[in-house]
Amino acid sequence: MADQTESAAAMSSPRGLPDDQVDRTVRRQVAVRLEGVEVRYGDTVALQDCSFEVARGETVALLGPSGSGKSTALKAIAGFEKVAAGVVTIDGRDITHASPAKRGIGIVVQSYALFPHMSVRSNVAFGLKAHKTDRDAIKPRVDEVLRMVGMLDYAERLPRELSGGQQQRVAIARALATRPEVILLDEPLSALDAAMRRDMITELQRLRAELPDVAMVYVTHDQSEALALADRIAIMRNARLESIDTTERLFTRPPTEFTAAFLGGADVLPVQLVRGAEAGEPIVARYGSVELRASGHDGVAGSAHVALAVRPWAWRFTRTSPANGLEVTVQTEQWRGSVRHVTAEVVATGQRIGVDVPVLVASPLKAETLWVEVDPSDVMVVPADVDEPAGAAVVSATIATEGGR
Ligand SMILES: Nc1ncnc2c1ncn2[C@@H]1O[C@H](COP(=O)(O)OP(=O)(O)OP(=O)(O)O)[C@@H](O)[C@H]1O
Repeated sequence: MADQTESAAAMSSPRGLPDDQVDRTVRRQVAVRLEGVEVRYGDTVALQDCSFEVARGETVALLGPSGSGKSTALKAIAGFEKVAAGVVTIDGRDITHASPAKRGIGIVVQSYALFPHMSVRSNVAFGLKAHKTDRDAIKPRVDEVLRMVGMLDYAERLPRELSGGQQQRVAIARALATRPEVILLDEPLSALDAAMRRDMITELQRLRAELPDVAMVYVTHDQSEALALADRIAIMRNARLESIDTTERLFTRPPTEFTAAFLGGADVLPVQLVRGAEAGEPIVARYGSVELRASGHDGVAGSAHVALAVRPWAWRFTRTSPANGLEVTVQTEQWRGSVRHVTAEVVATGQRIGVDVPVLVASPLKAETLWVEVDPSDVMVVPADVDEPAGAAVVSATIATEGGR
């Protein structure tokens, strides 16, 4: 797992400060902290030894397959599930066992959960009234948050008179009304159609810029939402936090096989290292009877136990034997809009890999045997998974991300 302290610091430390001041700055900016949190449902451990931080102004996306514990982590922060072990703090206050109402958190869920018989205005005002906000302060605050989400003109409508995207905007306004320090979003876009989801991602990006002090935790199984909205991504797997880092680092240098497979849909090739990293030279690894070169590595290449990970867009079909590539037989083809996704079986090993072919490029014929080529800089080197054979990790992640590729 990546060093969380380091990544939080990398994200938020002002440049040029002496170390002790940087430390203080980072500590002050942490809004939410989970330390060794465990949640159980009867005998099921739904969240195990989960530790991460979210700084003020930061969005952390919890991304992972169905049942991996994302919503449970959110519920532990919100106070909707009992924490069996570990500590949850908000701004340094231990709120592990505090009631949800005392946590200063705004929550947005997939189903909007608006009161159907109340106008948009009354829905947004509800939390303010419950907090006994001064009557004169309610209308201006409701107007302010409705304006923030572009819904002020709809204030007198009922929820059923709005589209799904508009209802979700109202739900977000309602979550913002009480000026929470922390906003939790649980699959907020999954009930919307694809076009509305794209619009809402843009809206959420705009809104994020208007809330510089709010910490956000965003649960999704859709990697494109996580990549677009998060500063850091936490990958969840089997009730555990698999890896956490800045969005870019996690994508370009995945620290585990599972992360490489889940984020960006890489195929993971189990290999034996033939030659480790030498100044400026790619590593050489044996995959079945083939040698592959890889220079997309970062620190792990010194270890003998590595795997190679290649994303579908990095392969190119070729009819001549390439300098760095594999002989494959074409199995299936699926049109995915901007690319045709071809599944091909590697002749040397029998492993199936995914190859994206741009739509304007002719794709190979089914059952045809030819080669795929890859630039060594597009081959990532990851530590080999000790818990699960490489193939199994890839298969489970491939199934989970099928819609996201
Ligand atoms: N109320 C419950 N009672 C019993 N088991 C539960 C309950 N809620 C969740 N679980 C189990 O806990 C585990 C984690 O569930 P969780 O909802 O956190 O997963 P998730 O990653 O959010 O999944 P999804 O993407 O499908 O929403 C799963 O095995 C799930 O079946």
